[in-house]
Amino acid sequence: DLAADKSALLSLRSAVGGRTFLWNTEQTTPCNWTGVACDGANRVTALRLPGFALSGNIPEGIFGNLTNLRTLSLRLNALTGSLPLDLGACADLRRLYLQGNRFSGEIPPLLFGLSNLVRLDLGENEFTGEISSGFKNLTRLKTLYLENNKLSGSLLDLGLGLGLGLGLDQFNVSNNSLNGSIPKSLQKFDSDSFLGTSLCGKPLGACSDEGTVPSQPISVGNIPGKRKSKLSGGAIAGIVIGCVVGFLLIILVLMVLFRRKGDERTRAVDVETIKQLEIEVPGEKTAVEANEPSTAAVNSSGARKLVFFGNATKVFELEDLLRASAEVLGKGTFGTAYKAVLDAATMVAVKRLKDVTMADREFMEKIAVVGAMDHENLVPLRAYYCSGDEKLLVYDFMSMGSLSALLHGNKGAGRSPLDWEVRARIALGAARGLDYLHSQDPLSSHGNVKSSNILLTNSHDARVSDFGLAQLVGSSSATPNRVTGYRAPEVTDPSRVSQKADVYSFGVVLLELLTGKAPSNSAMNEEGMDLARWVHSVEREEWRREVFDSELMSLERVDSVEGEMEEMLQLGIDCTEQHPDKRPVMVEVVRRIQELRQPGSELVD
Ligand SMILES: Nc1ncnc2c1ncn2[C@@H]1O[C@H](COP(=O)(O)OP(=O)(O)OP(=O)(O)O)[C@@H](O)[C@H]1O
Repeated sequence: DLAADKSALLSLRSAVGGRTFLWNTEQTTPCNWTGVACDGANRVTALRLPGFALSGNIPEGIFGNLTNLRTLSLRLNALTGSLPLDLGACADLRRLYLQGNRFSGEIPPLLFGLSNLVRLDLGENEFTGEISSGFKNLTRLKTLYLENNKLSGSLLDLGLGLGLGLGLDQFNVSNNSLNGSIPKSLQKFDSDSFLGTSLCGKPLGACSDEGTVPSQPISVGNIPGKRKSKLSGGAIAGIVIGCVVGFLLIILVLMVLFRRKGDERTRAVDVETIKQLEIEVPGEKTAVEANEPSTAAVNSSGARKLVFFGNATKVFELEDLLRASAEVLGKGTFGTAYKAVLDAATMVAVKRLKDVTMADREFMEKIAVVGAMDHENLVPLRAYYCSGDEKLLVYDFMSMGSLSALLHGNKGAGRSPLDWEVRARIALGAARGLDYLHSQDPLSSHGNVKSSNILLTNSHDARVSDFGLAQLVGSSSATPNRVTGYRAPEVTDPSRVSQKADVYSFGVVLLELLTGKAPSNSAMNEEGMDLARWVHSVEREEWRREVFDSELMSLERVDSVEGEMEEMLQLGIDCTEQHPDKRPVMVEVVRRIQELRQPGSELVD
């Protein structure tokens, strides 16, 4: 029970110390202690103490009591000795992260009894001995990291390739004293997984007659998604100095930014906000050309006009816009967005682009394509202004804000949970908007799909915004949104996007809708995984308990829609496959969302 769990945690604290001394042990429940998580039945299910300055041996008699543990992370500490044998009592363990310690001795057989393990990371320790065939018992294993240890022997003789390699999607044994040939089932991994060993065969060099090749050089290359070799002391010192200098620079930049943001806020109450942005206004009265066809805009020599697209009913002049009261909505990848109130009935969002390096004519040609997009699930681009460095885009203002704000904003008491109907309708609307974009041309894509670019009408219909902008601005200004977890792994240049990369990003949005977690949530990234990888790592039978947003699960009638939620989650997982070819196309995504709703649902057309 919880009391036994608590006393086990206290024993651990006495044995290995570190930041566990910050736990408030007077609390009756340990569930609020940093790094401790419990389930509804009040048992400790996760213990995450990465970089907690823990040191010394873990004695027996602790983990034997924490029998409901599913996640145990003790990575990046200074733990020594062998693993306690009673860890074997934690039969529910799914994820075990022990990398970056000084554990030694043979990899203990107790691990091979933990048959639910999905992720096992023992890298960067001092484990010795051979890699036991006991690993074959771990049939659910998807990750096995053993790099940077002192392991010896071969992989083949131990039968490691027979069952195990097939289900693995992450594997690394680099920098161990291993030899012999690489079994077939492990040959799908890159050479990085085997560097610094004497292993041979695909993906390394062919085996000589003796079955070995000379030791491989240690890789320090920066290949995304691959585990790296240990760095030298000098390199570490360099990194530390670099980090300190970088940190100081960031502080400096933040101070400058905050000062500027303060300025902007002050301007927000000014009635001539946009004018103060120092737009070069033509001396003569500005012309407004409603319904002007885009080609006319391109041919126009006097480019200092607000050029409208489509059948805009509300027409205003550039000067009206410049006079409007405005407030900063936020700074994005492509510039700053403002809300401008022209009159009681007319509000628009104005995006002031930065870093558009292309010539005006080329810009006008490209923006004409964006302006021609017309679909009920897109935020229409109403007009633009283009003159030299100054580029403004005028959109309909969406008063309900973005999906991101709806999901993650206002966590306070007055918040009403977002029910499944609304979430599913938003998913379908956004998918239809993207499908429309993709259907225009095999090469047309959005390039920056994320929840802050999915805006909502008053009736919670989704409209995708910001399409076409990734291709307008230079790649230098397009901040890598990979850090926030939306970018597909194959995208290295933000200005070179693809439909399959959009599908990946849309998949992350689906996962965000279902988990309620922001992809940049650092707590989730504790194990170095972004939202997509984290969801992929959780077994299906754990979804209800671990993955779905607790707000959703607390809603009435959740049982009747759980099947739909599971199918939507599977779709999110399919969209976020690492390999682009494995992801569905957008039209298929729309079809699957429509189909997963039960008959009679308002989503079914
Ligand atoms: N037409 C609009 N109506 C209402 N709010 C908008 C509109 N366009 C943008 N916003 C909001 O303004 C803020 C800034 O938007 P912007 O698009 O500039 O940046 P972003 O979406 O945060 O990032 P990115 O530029 O990478 O898309 C966001 O909160 C966004 O939801």
